[in-house]
Amino acid sequence: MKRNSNKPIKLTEVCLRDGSHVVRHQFTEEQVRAVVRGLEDAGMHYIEVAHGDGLGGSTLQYGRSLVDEMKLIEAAVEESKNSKIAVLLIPGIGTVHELKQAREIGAQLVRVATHVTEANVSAQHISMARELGMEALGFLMMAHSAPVEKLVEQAKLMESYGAEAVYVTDSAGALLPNQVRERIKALRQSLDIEIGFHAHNNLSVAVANTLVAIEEGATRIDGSLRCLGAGAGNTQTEVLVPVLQRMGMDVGVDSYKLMDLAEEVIAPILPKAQEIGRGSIVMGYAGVYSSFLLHAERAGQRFGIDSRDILVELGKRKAVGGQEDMILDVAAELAKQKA
Ligand SMILES: CC[C@H](O)CC(=O)C(=O)O
Ligand SMILES: [Mn+2]
Repeated sequence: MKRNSNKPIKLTEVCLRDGSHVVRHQFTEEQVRAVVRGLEDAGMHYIEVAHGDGLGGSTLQYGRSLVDEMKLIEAAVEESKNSKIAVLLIPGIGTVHELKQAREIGAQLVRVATHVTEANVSAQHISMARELGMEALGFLMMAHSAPVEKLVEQAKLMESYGAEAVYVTDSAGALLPNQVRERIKALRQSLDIEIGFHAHNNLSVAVANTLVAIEEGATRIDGSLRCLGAGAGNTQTEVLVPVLQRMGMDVGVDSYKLMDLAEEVIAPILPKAQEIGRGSIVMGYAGVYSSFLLHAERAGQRFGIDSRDILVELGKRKAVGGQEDMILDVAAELAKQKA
């Protein structure tokens, strides 16, 4: 595989953050400890731990966490030696207050996430993270929904604020391989910092898209064991690692240990096996935030509406993260129309 970056691939396991959506933010401390122990043993580079919507996400709107995320982060830090603990922060949901708290208890990296057209709201958090001595990376969500030039412009803003990498975040699992290629290529040509890629497997192309991203020079790569992430989950970590090995790229993570962890520890945590169900397919097709799936299913049941219709309408309205309340509005409107 040709790669146009000299930096090594760094993997971030996101099941303890993106997977929080799947378990409705009910991770226990024991589950977090067991997963982190296994990841540490396998040699995972970074492990992201937080509420699914990032620091400060435990609210009525996004779903209350069973256990305070700071307690979970602290537990993760205690269980890790070489793996670094990362957090996610969406400005407005999380604040610099939570960022400082996470840093004090040992988080070493933060991904500051904004909608793909709103990088400007990340300036304060990125520079604060750098001041706190953390790695600070930008995370441009819903990257399918903006033209490539816009994505580049917004990534450059994050670079100017001090971000050490910027992610193309395919929140809806809507990007196709050629669209990933053009985005990563354009960023590589315009930025001096590393490029990352975060996929969702809603259209079953997460591994393929990740390979394209790596081929174009992305070096920060996300995955979730057993696809424990919102929607149909992310790039499946224990699949990606052996695929890369077969391509001659050893990322220094033990694939057998990942497989064992997925099978023995993650599978029992899943409320049901992760699969590409009708809701996920429609999210990828309509370009809807993966974390909206469970909210839309609940709203569909409550209002007697097919949740796919809700998702398609949300896609048309270009709903963005943080607009979970719109899901109920749309369901109520569709129910009225139906009546
Ligand atoms: C709601 C935050 C979201 O889950 C962040 C993320 O992982 C994504 O946009 O894909
Ligand atoms: Mn995600």
